[in-house]
Amino acid sequence: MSEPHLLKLHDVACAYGDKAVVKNISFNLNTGEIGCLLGPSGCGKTTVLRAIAGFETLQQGSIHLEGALLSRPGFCLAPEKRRIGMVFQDYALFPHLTVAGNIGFGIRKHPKRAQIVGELLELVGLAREARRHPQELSGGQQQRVALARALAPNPQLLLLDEPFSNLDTELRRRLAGEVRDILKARKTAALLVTHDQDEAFAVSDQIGLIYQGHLEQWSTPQKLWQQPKTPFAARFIGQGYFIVATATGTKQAQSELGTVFTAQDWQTDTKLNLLLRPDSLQYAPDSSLHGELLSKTFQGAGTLCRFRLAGGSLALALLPGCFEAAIGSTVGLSLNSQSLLAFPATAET
Ligand SMILES: Nc1ncnc2c1ncn2[C@@H]1O[C@H](COP(=O)(O)OP(=O)(O)OP(=O)(O)O)[C@@H](O)[C@H]1O
Repeated sequence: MSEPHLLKLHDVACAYGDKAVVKNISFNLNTGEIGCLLGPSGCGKTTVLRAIAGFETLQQGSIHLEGALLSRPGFCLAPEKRRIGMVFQDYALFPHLTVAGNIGFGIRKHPKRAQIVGELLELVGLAREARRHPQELSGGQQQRVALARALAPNPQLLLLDEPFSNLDTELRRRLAGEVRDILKARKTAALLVTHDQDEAFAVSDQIGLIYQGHLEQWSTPQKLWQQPKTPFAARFIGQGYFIVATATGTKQAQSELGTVFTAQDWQTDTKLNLLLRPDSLQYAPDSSLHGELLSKTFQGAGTLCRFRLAGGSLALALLPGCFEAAIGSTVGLSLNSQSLLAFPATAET
């Protein structure tokens, strides 16, 4: 028999006053899994997290943890009774307490407090900083204290709200990997909120993409990349651009890139939008397909170039090395992909 889900959201809706903010949010998280709510600013990610923590009430739907009801309209179990830990964006550490004091704060009466604090200090790599105060630590170290403090009461689920947003890019990347390792070592399930796709991909087993208060897709990072369900998901994940095309036969379409293959079958003459990602195009000096180079950004391992294609569409291409062509020059390009993802052309794309 399959294990029951740890966290289950069914048809959740929340509002501030009469302003509906999130609607029809349904997803499940399994024991030990790391989930992530990803989406642009203001889409409702934090509201969903706060509803799970018990800080927002539900207009509709239900939230269960290990089969027990936490929230439904008219019922909201108090946050402190939920066995859910929370790590805030600004860490919210107690400045007058040492690192060890902060970590042990939530388990003051626990008989094994010293042992648990010691284990967590080791786990987050701060054993030597145990007697220091938060203001004597770097941002990354403070974040690790906040994580250890949230883990100390052994919550069933940990919620992290933009946990790395106050850190510089390099540290974010490193800490995201470290946090994943720590959560996996403890087999603690977690749900984090971010608007940063790299962070979501680095940490998560499942990603929920939210747009304008709706859950567009809940799936693994791989599936979100390979099979985005909606045009928004396709564009948001991986810097996608669309070009128009018309289906001409089995998995074939005609576009300004010539005849292309599509991943799905379409009825002949269906108007399509084809997804081009930066890895869909490659430099091909002898190709009959051209693009005007509009801008370029050197990214170390490659150069991200923005082109206007012959038919007027825009596209990005990540070209290897330091791409030397001048802005405004015409560059030969060819398709890198065996087949392109396509969506029926609608107002939405
Ligand atoms: N306390 C509140 N009262 C009224 N409106 C609110 C309140 N909190 C958030 N909102 C509004 O609800 C919407 C969703 O906010 P929320 O904080 O959930 O989004 P978010 O996706 O987490 O955004 P960000 O990434 O910028 O933090 C926004 O339009 C926001 O202005």
